Amino acid sequence: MSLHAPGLFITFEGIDGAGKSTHLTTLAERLRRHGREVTVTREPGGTPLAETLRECLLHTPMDALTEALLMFAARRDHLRQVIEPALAAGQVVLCDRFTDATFAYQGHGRGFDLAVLRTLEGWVQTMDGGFRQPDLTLWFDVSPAVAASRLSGARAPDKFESEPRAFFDRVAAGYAQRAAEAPQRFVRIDAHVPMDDVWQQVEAACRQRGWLS
Ligand SMILES: Nc1ncnc2c1ncn2[C@@H]1O[C@H](COP(=O)(O)OP(=O)(O)OP(=O)(O)O)[C@@H](O)[C@H]1O
Ligand SMILES: Cc1cn([C@H]2C[C@H](O)[C@@H](COP(=O)(O)O)O2)c(=O)[nH]c1=O
Repeated sequence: MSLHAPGLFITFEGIDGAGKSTHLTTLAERLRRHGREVTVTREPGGTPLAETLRECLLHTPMDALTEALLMFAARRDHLRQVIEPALAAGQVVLCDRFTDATFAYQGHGRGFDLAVLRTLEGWVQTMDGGFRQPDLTLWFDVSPAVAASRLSGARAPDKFESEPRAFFDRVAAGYAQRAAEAPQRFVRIDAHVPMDDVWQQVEAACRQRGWLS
């Protein structure tokens, strides 16, 4: 069963450097101009507790199970403190990464058991009376080589960004698999093209759903 709320839950996914944050900011501006109240948030993070966990997750070595459990612990707090209240108030929630990232990074990137992740997903996203999933997931699909070239020199790489190219090949394949499993929720955005062309695709996905005119 899925949960219905008056708001909209839109997630942004893709490997590091795909262009998610850039277009999330643009979409937030456009939706606000369109009269919507928008909450912009991110994972791991979005609450004081989850931001504390983010610091550990991005900078402290740990095994894959610990990493997956901390990702989901941060997510549970984020859902309860931020996402659900905003959706209940009729807001649009734009979230930079959500559970698809755990399947892509911990599942495919690290090789952690996907069945365990599915169990954790079921526990963590079960809220009062239903199962919370995004209404739309914009998947910014870009090759690891292009993504790396966009990030190079931009900032000191964190634990994930320091992984080798083969890790990101697996993560990218993980996103493709998640998208194939939920075609009604995912929209693939070709993120290789110039920013304006990427934005056109994001805008089209929202227009098709009547969320922008
Ligand atoms: N389509 C594009 N063409 C060229 N450069 C781009 C494009 N989209 C984003 N960029 C640039 O690439 C860099 C990374 O973009 P951005 O921070 O939006 O990616 P991200 O997916 O949010 O990355 P991360 O997950 O690491 O935070 C930025 O410097 C941004 O200006
Ligand atoms: C939610 C989530 C995130 N990650 C990784 C992916 C990124 O490398 C970092 C977050 O950094 P960003 O600059 O905010 O994109 O965390 C992950 O491995 N698993 C997850 O569930």
